[in-house]
Amino acid sequence: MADERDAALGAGVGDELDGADQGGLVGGGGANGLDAGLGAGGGAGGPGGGPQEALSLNRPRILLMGPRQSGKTSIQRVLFTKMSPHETLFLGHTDSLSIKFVANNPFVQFEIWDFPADVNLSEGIMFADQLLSPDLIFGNCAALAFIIDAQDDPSSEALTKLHEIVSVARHVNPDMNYEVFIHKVDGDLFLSEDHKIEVQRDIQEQVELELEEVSDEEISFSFYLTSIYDHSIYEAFSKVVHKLIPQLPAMENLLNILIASCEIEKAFLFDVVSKLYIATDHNPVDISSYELCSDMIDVVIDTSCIYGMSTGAPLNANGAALAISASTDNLIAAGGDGAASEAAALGDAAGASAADTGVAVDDPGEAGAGVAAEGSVADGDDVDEDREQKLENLAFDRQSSSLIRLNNNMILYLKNVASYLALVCMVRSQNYEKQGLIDYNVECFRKALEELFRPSPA
Ligand SMILES: Nc1nc2c(ncn2[C@@H]2O[C@H](COP(=O)(O)OP(=O)(O)OP(=O)(O)O)[C@@H](O)[C@H]2O)c(=O)[nH]1
Repeated sequence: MADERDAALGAGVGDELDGADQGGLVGGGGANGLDAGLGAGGGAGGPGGGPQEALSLNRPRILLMGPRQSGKTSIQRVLFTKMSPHETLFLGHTDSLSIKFVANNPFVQFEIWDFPADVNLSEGIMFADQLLSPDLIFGNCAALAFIIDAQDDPSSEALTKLHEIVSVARHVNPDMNYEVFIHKVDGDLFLSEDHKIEVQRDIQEQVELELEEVSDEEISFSFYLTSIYDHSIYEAFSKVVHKLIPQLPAMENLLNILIASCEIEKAFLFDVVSKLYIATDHNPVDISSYELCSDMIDVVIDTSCIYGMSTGAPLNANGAALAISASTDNLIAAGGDGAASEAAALGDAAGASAADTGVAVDDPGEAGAGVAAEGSVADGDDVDEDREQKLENLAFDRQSSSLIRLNNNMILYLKNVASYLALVCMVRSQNYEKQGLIDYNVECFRKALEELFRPSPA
């Protein structure tokens, strides 16, 4: 089931454009002349993406750079194609620029550019028979994620590379954010948190020292400890994506108002497909709360994959299609008090198949309309019919909602608030007594969000 769900989700992310095997870039008429359309075989896939959309150099983009084997492609594949971390062991070397357009919903759309390790930036890089100069690469770039392999011996190669990149990029785009992922902090080498922090401090010092002379002005660096084997890569990448969303402060404000008016402990707005959170309230993000809320999406989608029906679904007694609202009420797992036990409890629930965990589905009669995936997947070389079919069957729509009661007096509340965007909250049971109030406020939140992203009239 998990595989099926993952395949479905993977198909929804967007198409991958590989400079090596795509048709030529056709010059386009972007606002500043930088737009380029894909000649053939491209297309922005994913929910919300239209068919045969152009590859636009005006879209926000995140560049993935770093030394060989540092984990660049693995990060892209795990986050945006739902590749399982273990499968990344079989990835080959990246020898040409590959671009993925991520368009899971209309609110968060960007490109991921995965560079080969040995790119010579001052000369530019070939993509689909066209030379992309540093101006084109960095010009509209929102963030550069530089990946350092923490399991590799501290990396003079990585530092030299970073130095080279920053020297070129500074001239083109002084406002760019540099995100350093201290990656692969997993396994026996990184059992203790203290060791991780020590490694981070070490690398941070080395980076600052290395780049002292590049610019007189301060360069903005953020450092993250990441691994594809846990949630850390999701959390880190979420923070990078936040920098691409101009409406972020307004969304945070809305979430702050929501949690204050409903006495909610923590609220996340998740992109359901990638499981990146695109906004949260002002309370600090505790990784175990994040894991719980993120795992809840898995539970809901797994349940939806089992019980959700698309067109042609069997009919219930009233003649309505059996639809999934995946209301997973009263899911109680073992554990004691506190966040750790919550994590353990839901970890079990999410790890096992949903059918094993006592997930109950709402009365289908109440669940509303049948399930249909919103948006469509554009044709692409790597998206076969089977995967498209699975995406259509992905049961997450306006009706999707779920409630999970934990045995430590906490409730997890999930509600779809826009196309492939879910609000996931943690609420104390005693504060959930006025359920109607929460539902009402969440509906207000949904409407405000809709307003926020409504294109302003010309
Ligand atoms: N332990 C561990 N291994 C990882 C992690 N991320 C990636 N790897 C492994 O690192 C190896 C290299 O990963 P790639 O994604 O191919 O690295 P790359 O930077 O794209 O490599 P090039 O294309 O050669 O530049 C693979 O064997 C991955 O399985 C991680 O978080 N932890």
